[in-house]
Amino acid sequence: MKILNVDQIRALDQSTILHEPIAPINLMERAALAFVDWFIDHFPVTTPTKVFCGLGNNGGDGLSIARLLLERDYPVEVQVVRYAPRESDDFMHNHRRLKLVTENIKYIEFSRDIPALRHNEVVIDAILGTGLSRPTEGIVKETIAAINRAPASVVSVDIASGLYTDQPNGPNDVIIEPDYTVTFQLPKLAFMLPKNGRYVGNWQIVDIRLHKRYIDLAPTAYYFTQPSEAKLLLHKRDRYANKGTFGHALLYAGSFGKIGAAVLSARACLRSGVGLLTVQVPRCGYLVLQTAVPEAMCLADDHQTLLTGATEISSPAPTDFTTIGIGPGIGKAPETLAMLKKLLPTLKKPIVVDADALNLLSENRELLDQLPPNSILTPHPKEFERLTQKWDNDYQKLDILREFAKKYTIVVVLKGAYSAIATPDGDIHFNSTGNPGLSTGGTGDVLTGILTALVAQGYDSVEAAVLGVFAHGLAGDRVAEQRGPIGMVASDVIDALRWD
Ligand SMILES: NC(=O)C1=CN([C@@H]2O[C@H](COP(=O)(O)OP(=O)(O)OC[C@H]3O[C@@H](n4cnc5c(N)ncnc54)[C@H](OP(=O)(O)O)[C@@H]3O)[C@@H](O)[C@H]2O)[C@@H](O)CC1
Ligand SMILES: Nc1ncnc2c1ncn2[C@@H]1O[C@H](COP(=O)(O)OP(=O)(O)O)[C@@H](O)[C@H]1O
Ligand SMILES: [K+]
Repeated sequence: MKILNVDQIRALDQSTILHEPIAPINLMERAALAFVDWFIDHFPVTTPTKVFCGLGNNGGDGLSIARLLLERDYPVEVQVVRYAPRESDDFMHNHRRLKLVTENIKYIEFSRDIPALRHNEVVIDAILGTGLSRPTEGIVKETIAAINRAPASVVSVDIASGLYTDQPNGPNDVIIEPDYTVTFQLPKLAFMLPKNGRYVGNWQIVDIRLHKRYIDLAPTAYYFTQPSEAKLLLHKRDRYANKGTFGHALLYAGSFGKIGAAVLSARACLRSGVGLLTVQVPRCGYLVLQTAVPEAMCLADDHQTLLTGATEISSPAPTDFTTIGIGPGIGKAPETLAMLKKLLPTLKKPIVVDADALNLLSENRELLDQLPPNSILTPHPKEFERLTQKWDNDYQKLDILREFAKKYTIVVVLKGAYSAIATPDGDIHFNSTGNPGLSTGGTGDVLTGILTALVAQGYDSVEAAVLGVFAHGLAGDRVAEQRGPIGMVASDVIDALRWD
């Protein structure tokens, strides 16, 4: 699913009006109805509801929502924040229609007009939408601050009032902190960014049938992975396949005290459909790995506690494997750096690089040029900062991410809520699955195993990253559903993986 910018959203609105065709006021009514359908599913008809409206089209939506809820017998009170002398045409139209239904419309011009809010009430926030053009101030700012202080639940219409759709807010901006955002048709870029979490709440999309062809043709660099899109990426298995069909992966993982990382990524790799798996671990990990993961072959490194790449027994050269995953638990010993330095120039096919292998790259940035094209790097934000630079805000972080992926012709999975996957072409795919239960040691190692397995099976690197990150998050969601997010451990995520 595409993520469009504010100008495109506005043009999409116009394109729908022109091509359907539909009168703007009827499109607003459709949006309000979609919101109301959602609202009815979430709040009973007895819920005291205060609708706060601005004077633009977001406010117009609010007025229409208020009328539709009144018609459905919700106890609704309308508060219009009168911050400017002019209202939008559709606001005025809906204002007239609302006045036919209720007398109960109040106007907020001064602080004393802001109503008290109780904990059993629900606030519908329709003050400002995607038309936000400057920080909130005056009575708008005061009203927003009062709503944020109140114990009432808050549902924002389209986007929280005061939050920019696709540009950074200032540190002192006053923005609604909703429990829910019900947004129209498409996700907004602002929802993907960690710093905006409290200004988004639990967000949901409602379909208002905007012009599909416009969306299909609109250029964008931002995507949000839908379940149907992930499913389309999945390769079908040939009835006559054999294990050679699905690649032979080599994992370099583990060091003394971190053999668990090797076990987790190996198990995840096997559970993600790799044909054959060899894991190279320091000698101290040999018995552990052979016992914990009998399906994998194990190469014991010559070194007792860390990886050097050298093995006593003869084995295929690293270049003979379909792909390599490197990093989980390997540490940053000089011998391991030497291994990486020797290994990288020999490789031609994409590999998967994680954890301490990334930290070694950060400390030896000249090695980045040696990464095989289309390799996948999976940093969490701290690792990414070490690889690149500090950023002032999440939008700048996305720019740095995009430039980094383009510069080195690699795929970068910046992990976290809504993991951002940057492609060598400059696109960014945000993942839609996962939950805070995944914030537990070892889930990143699991992801490395998954991605290594997909690359070994012949998935293109971008598809491997989009599908693998989606499946990893979905497995986490299954675990959270069954046992709650708090007790989740990385092994649960492996057990919950499904590829259908
Ligand atoms: N697109 C779609 O598909 C559909 C969109 N729909 C709805 O339309 C909404 C967008 O409506 P919108 O463009 O009228 O913008 P909105 O945010 O209501 O207000 C803009 C007004 O506020 C002003 N203003 C700006 N910043 C301000 C500030 N800080 N403090 C005070 N004022 C400020 C601004 O002033 P100006 O910048 O012009 O000076 C302008 O007058 C969208 O979110 C959705 O709810 C649906 O109905 C149908 C389908
Ligand atoms: N709040 C969250 N929502 C969704 N996914 C999350 C969240 N927190 C963490 N994750 C996921 O969990 C994984 C954590 O990886 P990482 O930080 O490398 O952990 P570790 O190194 O301990 O294995 C990543 O895939 C990340 O996207
Ligand atoms: K709003």
